[in-house]
This record gives sequence, C-alpha cells and structure tokens, in this order.
Amino acid sequence: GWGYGANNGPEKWGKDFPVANGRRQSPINIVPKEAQYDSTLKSLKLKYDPSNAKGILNNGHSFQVDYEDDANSSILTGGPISGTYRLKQFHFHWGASNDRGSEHTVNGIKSPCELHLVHWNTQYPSFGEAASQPDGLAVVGVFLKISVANPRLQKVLDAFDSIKTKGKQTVFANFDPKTLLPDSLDFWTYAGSLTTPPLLESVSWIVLKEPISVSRTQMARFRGLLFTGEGEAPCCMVDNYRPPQPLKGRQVRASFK
Ligand SMILES: NS(=O)(=O)c1ccc(O)c(NC(=O)NCCc2ccccn2)c1
Ligand SMILES: [Zn+2]
Repeated sequence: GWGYGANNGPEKWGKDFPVANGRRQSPINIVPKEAQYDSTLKSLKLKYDPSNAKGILNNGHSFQVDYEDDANSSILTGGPISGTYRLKQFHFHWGASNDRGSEHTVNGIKSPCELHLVHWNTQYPSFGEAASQPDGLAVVGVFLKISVANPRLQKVLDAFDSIKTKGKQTVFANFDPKTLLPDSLDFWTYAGSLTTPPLLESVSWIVLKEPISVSRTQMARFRGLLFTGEGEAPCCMVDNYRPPQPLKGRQVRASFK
C-alpha cells in the first residue's frame, strides 16, 4: 500500500490515485503577498466538546485522535465555509529533522510539524460520503514551530507509548482540541484535497497564520512512533508529509490584511 518511502511515497501515488495530478491538489506553498484579502470571509468559529474525544490510533501513516461525530457537539462554522462541519479527527505530519515536516509551506519555508483538524459537512450523511463531495470537508491546518515546550501537547505525547506500532489504539478521553490552537485565528484559505491517498478533491483548506510551539524534545517523541506493526522490522514514523503541489490557477484568500 501507499506510504512515504522511496517505493510507495508521494511520487508514486499517481499510479493508484490518478487524481494526484488533478486541478485542486494539496498541500500548496502559500505566498502571503499573492494571497488576496477577502473582507467577506467570516471569522472562524470552533466549538468543541472535550467529552467527544474517543481514542488515539496509530494508523500506519500518522496517529489520529478520533471524535464522536454523531451530533453537532464539536463543530466548525464561519471562515470560508457555509453550514456546519463536524470534527472527526485530528492528526499531525512531521519530519525526521526540524528543517522539514509540514505539508503546507509559507514562502517556501517548511515547518517541523503541521496539525490537521478534520471536519465534514453535515449536509452529507457521513465523513465517507462527504469526502467524495467538492464541499465535503474542511481541514484546519496549524503550523508547529520549534520553541518552548507546549504543555497542551503533553496528553497526546503521553499516549505514544500505547500506540507505538501500526494498528495500536487506546482510549483518549476528555480532550479539547481548541487548546491546540494559537491566539490568533487569522487564516489563509483555498480549495484543495486530502494530502494522502485517496487524495480526494473535497477539502476547503483553512491554514492558520500563527504557529503553536513545540520543543525539540517533544518533536523527538513524535519520531519515536513507528510506521511498522508489532513484530515487523521497525521503521520510524518520520517524513510523513506530501510536498507542495501545483497551484494550477487557484486563488488563495486571506482573512486578514
Ligand atoms: N492530511 S488530510 O488531508 O488532513 C486528511 C484528512 C482526512 C483523511 O481521511 C485523510 N486521508 C485518509 O484518511 N486516507 C485513508 C483513509 C480514507 C480517507 C478518506 C476516504 C477513504 N479512505 C487525509
Ligand atoms: Zn493531514
């Protein structure tokens, strides 16, 4: 199956997923000077219920924290989207070293890590259905920058020993992902796709301008996770990011001047 190695990585995904060469692929390089300020963009509204947190899973590509999404209790509204989108999960992408790891870049600059909060349009019956619609998903991207340790990440990091290998999961209760957001909710937004197979072109991307902090030590703990399953030759879960894709005429809008 697909992965991030030399033989199954992003350069090879187009074989099984031809949409990889489509017209609205993600991630992209964001050039702030070329982003158009749009005063009609609403402010982002994120309302999360910590009790909706269910579990944390090593899915062999990243790890994700899954949320109950059978009610409108953890939702995203405002920003570039219309209607209500439900939080399904959040996950991260990161590098083998601090010079890379994010999927989106800004003026060509990579961050060491990027957080994705994945929401689906309640106009559709489920995430799977929404994932195949052009307005089905909204993902909020947050850059992590090397600085002081981020205490908000502690609970996630402390779960890593229980999900070291592919397929392992454990209960993850009572966590408010809002605590992972920066002070400012200023954002860039554009029409894009899932950044992993099946690369579906169904995502309204909302990338926050302000990063959150992560320390070198905390980043080292991300790199202790494994792509591989228990009993397999261990392969560190690092460089699980897709590089920026062609803009192909898309406009990137900014919510701020
Ligand atoms: N990296 S990302 O674009 O935020 C993102 C968000 C939600 C996702 O489900 C994925 N990709 C993903 O989970 N791919 C494997 C499972 C899958 C997801 C969607 C449809 C079919 N199969 C990527
Ligand atoms: Zn992602």
